[in-house]
Amino acid sequence: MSLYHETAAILTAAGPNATHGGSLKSRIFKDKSLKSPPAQVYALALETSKWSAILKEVVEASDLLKHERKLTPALSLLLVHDLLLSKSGIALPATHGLRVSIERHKARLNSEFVRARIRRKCATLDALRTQVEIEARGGCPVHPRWIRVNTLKSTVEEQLATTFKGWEVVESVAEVIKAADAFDGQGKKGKKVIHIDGHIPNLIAACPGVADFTKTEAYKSGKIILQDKASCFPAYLLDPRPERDGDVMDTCAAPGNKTTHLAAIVHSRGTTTIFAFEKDPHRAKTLQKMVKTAGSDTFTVVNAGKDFLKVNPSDAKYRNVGALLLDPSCSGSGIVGRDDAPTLHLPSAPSSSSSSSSTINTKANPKGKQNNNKRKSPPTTTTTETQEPPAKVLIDDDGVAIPVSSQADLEARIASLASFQLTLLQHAMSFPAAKRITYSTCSIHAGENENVVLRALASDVAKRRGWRVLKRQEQVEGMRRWDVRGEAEAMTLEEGEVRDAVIRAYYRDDGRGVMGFFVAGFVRDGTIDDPVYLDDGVEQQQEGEEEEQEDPEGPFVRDEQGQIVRDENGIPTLKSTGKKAVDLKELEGDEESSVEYRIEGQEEEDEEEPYQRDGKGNIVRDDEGLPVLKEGRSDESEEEEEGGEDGDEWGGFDD
Ligand SMILES: C[S@@+](CC[C@H](N)C(=O)[O-])C[C@H]1O[C@@H](n2cnc3c(N)ncnc32)[C@H](O)[C@@H]1O
Repeated sequence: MSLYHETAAILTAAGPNATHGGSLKSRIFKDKSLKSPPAQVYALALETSKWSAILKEVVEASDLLKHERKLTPALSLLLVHDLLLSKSGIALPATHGLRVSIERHKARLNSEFVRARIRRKCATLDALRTQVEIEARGGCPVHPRWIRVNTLKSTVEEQLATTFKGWEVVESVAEVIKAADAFDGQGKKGKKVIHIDGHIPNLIAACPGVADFTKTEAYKSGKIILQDKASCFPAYLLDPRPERDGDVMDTCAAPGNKTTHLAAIVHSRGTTTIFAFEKDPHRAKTLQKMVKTAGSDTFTVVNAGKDFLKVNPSDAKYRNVGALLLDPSCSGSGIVGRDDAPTLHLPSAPSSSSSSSSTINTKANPKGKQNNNKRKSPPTTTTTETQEPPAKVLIDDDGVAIPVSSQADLEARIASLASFQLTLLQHAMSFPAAKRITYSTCSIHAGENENVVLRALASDVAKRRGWRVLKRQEQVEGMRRWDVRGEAEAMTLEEGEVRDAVIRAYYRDDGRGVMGFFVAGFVRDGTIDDPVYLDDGVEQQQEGEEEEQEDPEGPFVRDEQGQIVRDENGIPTLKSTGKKAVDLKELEGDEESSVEYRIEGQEEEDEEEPYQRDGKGNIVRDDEGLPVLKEGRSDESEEEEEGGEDGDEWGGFDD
């Protein structure tokens, strides 16, 4: 099968993967039966789809399908696209039947193409290209290519001199976005411009579509990582500092963008261990690979296939975990770039009436807007004016497709995700040494974001352990300056501080160039409910805890009237032991401030009680009024013997 037949089959969903969902890109790259290079199939399918509204006019006006009965509508679009718009023309031998069937109509096709351009009021082909690009996005903003320089292996300076050699550095993300729609006069789209981000350190925004960074040495060796700006917020906001926070945990880690970002941050600040958990064994392999490529495998422990919820916070291994990053599975409603192909407009076949020409929905979200979880069916469904609209599906960020047939379905799905997210967050809050947590999603729904934060703050574990939101003024500098904050509708006026503390990002035409995202930070002072753990992970009472649990009525047994019960010598009985206590201060008359006592029957320490006492407990004194030592010596001799500076103390003892 030729490139054109295979691409036509994919576009019209007649290929072997017709029943599989997912984006156009993933359907092509997962199709193992393809003979042509997937990248070539994808580029042809995508570009032809973008141009299909114009190409359809050209094919119909030139009566191509009437004259060439063997051509299908999809094949005609693909071949005419390459004839008119590809620099190298149709990628078939000159004598190939398909190529011949198109090229014999070259003059007519060219003149119809010029007419179509003029109808669109475009003076040049480049102007038409720009118009097509904008239309193909369906009003969607351009998304820059965000590149994080991995400081474990490189620096921004080094990347400017190598990967971005010859690129112009511009002042704003908006300029990078603007450059994306520019053409160079030879059909090449975009300009080599970059911007060094002002919020996240070591982050670069590059004009999309100009270069394939995955082919660069820097990408392959882990010097650069392709990561959206908003996805860099959690590790940056967590701001882990080994000296203050000890070890770090990434609880839901694959593919590892945030784990490796954490690694780069902590490495520059000291020595620490990063514990990364990933429940899905397959995704965990990607995580392991990414951690190794990024050069953080020496201090990152990847727990592959391990469920974070099953991790025992009391495990001694985690006794020093002071900072946790929680980026759980979510609805993925903020993700951009999945709906990667515009609608395909097919020319009408000669036998069909002009009103029944079909369009093929090649993407899940035809408007190309942020996934509002009201996605249309996977892009395998052909829609025509006479067909029923397809059922909706919600594809979460783990790639799971969930049918959503009503608003109630959507709400139920969000509620179930939110309950799972809240459980994870509360589990993170229970780690003994934890003092900082970030919680993030790539969802735009308040149910998974602000609401989870408010519910977590109201939970028992948060109250018991003193967790609160990390206020805006306490946040790391770049996040403090980020001015898109929590959704007002999701919070009451009293929750205003939380609203200003949480961070949002939207996929919008606002010059920021980010995906839909949410992140919140939590902190606690760590003075309450901090158990101490033995090496085997068994919880132990903290030193001094017993004294803290003071009995408001004091340590002595009291009678019904509340009076301390004493024996004939005035000695009270201890509640804790049931034995008599001799309280030295009490014997001196200060009944209620009794703190120093000895227990009857216990060995008395001579150093504390060196003097002889009479039957009533009074100190025995000699003629000069000096207390008599138990050995029958006077206090003076003790002073001499000790020869210590403290002798005055003894000398000053006055009963
Ligand atoms: C949103 S993705 C994480 C993306 C990742 N933080 C990054 O930036 O590259 C969520 C991940 O959490 C994993 N996951 C979900 N529940 C989990 C659990 N209970 N324990 C560990 N991993 C979990 C999913 O398999 C998925 O790979």
